[in-house]
Amino acid sequence: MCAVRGLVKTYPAARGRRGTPGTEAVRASDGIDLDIRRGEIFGLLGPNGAGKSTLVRQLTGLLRPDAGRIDLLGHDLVRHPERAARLIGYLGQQSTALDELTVALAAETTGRLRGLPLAAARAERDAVLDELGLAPLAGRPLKKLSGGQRRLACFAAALVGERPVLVLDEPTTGMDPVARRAVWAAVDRRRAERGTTVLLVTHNVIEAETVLDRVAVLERGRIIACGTPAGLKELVGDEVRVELVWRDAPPLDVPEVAALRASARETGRRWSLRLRPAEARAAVAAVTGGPAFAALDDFTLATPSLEDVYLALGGQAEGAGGLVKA
Ligand SMILES: Nc1ncnc2c1ncn2[C@@H]1O[C@H](COP(=O)(O)OP(=O)(O)OP(=O)(O)O)[C@@H](O)[C@H]1O
Repeated sequence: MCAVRGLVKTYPAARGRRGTPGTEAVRASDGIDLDIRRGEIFGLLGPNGAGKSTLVRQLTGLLRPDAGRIDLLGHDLVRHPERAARLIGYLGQQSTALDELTVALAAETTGRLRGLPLAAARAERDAVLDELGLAPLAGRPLKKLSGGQRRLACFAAALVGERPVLVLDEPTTGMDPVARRAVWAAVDRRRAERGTTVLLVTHNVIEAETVLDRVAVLERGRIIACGTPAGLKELVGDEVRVELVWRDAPPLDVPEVAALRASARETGRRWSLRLRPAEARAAVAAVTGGPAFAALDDFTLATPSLEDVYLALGGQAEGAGGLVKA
């Protein structure tokens, strides 16, 4: 369905001007191989600057790779980047030329640009705006909407004039929970009813976990892991996640607590630890049985999430090629 082979893209170095320092060349795609199957929701995860948007812009024909192949539904998109527009509904990170239009006209215009006759474009427009709860905002120009509303309107436009592939770069940025749910439901419905293939770029690992069939983790232009969410979770083994929330400062005078700190990720009063089951039991016994208990506000034990995988892989990007799973 979509095969990427040996994709390389380097942004050239820029010389500094008027006292500002120059920038070094960045190899934003560093030999990427990827296969996306028909009808799956495929997630692309990775930290800021990992090269997700660069990869997506090459897949959508907006950026020319230095080397490598991209085949989408039998089309060679490196040789014929203009064909991408006929195959892919793309929601990029930046807002678009649609900003001057009303929500309704943005959706209708997208449908017309994609070759729908007027009546069909209007019918699809109305259906999509209803589906996403945007009908009350239909007459409002995009530039007069809030950030989350505008994003939802751009998503709506991307759905009109159906394409076999949807590429969504951080679609839910800035959206409230109701809008987010509407986006995931719309994505899921298109996959279930029309077999649409979806490539989803996201930072929001927890949110994405529920909708993704497979995931690739990108770092510094390379894919360091690829598999189903369940398969990737096996990579962090049988580790258990322990979350401790302290009422105030952690009681570091308790030796067991002081010892745990070394392996804890601290966020304010919260400590997150990934431990072997026996270690987790010992940690919970130590903090709930002894003098530390008075200082404890809350604790949870959980099996690893995709976020744990992401964090675990992120820390060992160098030479982690062996982690790639089919
Ligand atoms: N036009 C450009 N010119 C030079 N360097 C660029 C350009 N666009 C991106 N880069 C660099 O290429 C690397 C990959 O950037 P990219 O935008 O693809 O990352 P990303 O994974 O999408 O990040 P984010 O999650 O922040 O959107 C980064 O180091 C970035 O600084």
